[in-house]
Amino acid sequence: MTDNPSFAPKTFAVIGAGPVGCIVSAFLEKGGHRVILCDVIPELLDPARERGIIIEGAENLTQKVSHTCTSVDDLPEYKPDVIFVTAKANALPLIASAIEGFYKKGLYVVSWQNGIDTELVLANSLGKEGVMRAVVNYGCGLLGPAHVTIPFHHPPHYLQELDPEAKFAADGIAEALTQSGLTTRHTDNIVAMVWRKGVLNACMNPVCAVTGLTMSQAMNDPIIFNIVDALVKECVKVARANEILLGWEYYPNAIEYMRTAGNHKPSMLMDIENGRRTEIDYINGKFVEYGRRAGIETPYNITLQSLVKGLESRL
Ligand SMILES: NC(=O)C1=CN([C@@H]2O[C@H](COP(=O)(O)OP(=O)(O)OC[C@H]3O[C@@H](n4cnc5c(N)ncnc54)[C@H](OP(=O)(O)O)[C@@H]3O)[C@@H](O)[C@H]2O)C=CC1
Ligand SMILES: CC(C)(CO)C(=O)C(=O)O
Repeated sequence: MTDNPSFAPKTFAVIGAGPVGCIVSAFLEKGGHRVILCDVIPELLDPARERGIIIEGAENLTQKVSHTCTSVDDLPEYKPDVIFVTAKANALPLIASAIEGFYKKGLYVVSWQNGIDTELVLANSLGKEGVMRAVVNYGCGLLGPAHVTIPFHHPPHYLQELDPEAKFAADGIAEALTQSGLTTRHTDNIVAMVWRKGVLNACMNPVCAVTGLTMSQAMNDPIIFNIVDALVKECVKVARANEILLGWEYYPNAIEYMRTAGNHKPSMLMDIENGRRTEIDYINGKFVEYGRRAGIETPYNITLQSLVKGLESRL
């Protein structure tokens, strides 16, 4: 006999039918769960339900999802056990307030996104009890609606609850993902992991968004590489000043990760190419904000943030 609660979620809602949400949806459904994929763009949803989500590259599978819907307000009728938020961070305040409309104890909401402090936006509306944060370790893009390319997949992914009382639920969600093929580990160190990924995003996403280069093109251009290198060093300084432990080998590992990512277009470049606003405030904007708090100057992050804002102002 054990008093430890366990959690075996069966029904998952996924908000955002971009490449990241399509991957989570396809794997979870293939793993025997019921998935409701939600997006404001209906054209992204029909093929996910009718033909199936196609994933090509480091992973290869085709999988239909059980249900789709075009509004977060429709989700309660499906009684999801868990909601994955896989939209851009800048969409979070609206999504959080929509979930707040039907949120109740026992529902878990996972920020399966990039960006620093995204989980706090959810917790601000929903409270800490049901909110979790993940770090996603794949790169992907859409070739067409529900048609995903995944040039690299470096599992495990990581997950942590904000409220220690909900650890059993985080374990259950990590287990559901893992047995579905998206190996995910529980961690007690999600903030440092979010920052580790955040530094990579702060270096690659705006540089590629501004230049139009893929990750490997940016890393192989000696002039652009100097900017990436200066950004990594500036972000590491901000992390240290805020007592975020990135780890001993962080710098060489970060450079290696970016060098070997291949011809991936970071999601921010895709946003600019598709005329959409970006997550810049949750990425470089956070290094500027945390730099200021700790008295660290962040000229590279400020410059990149301003350039991306300049691109957004043309929309
Ligand atoms: N692409 C990548 O390689 C990786 C991305 N990530 C992160 O994962 C997250 C998702 O990325 P990605 O899949 O590329 O994002 P996309 O922007 O391609 O997809 C998100 C989708 O969510 C939709 N959406 C926005 N608001 C809502 C809403 N209120 N209700 C329902 N749907 C909504 C968007 O519509 P609309 O466009 O109209 O806003 C869009 O179709 C981001 O944080 C990203 O940084 C993490 C790892 C890798
Ligand atoms: C580029 C990558 C894979 C890592 O920085 C990413 O997370 C994104 O495209 O947003």
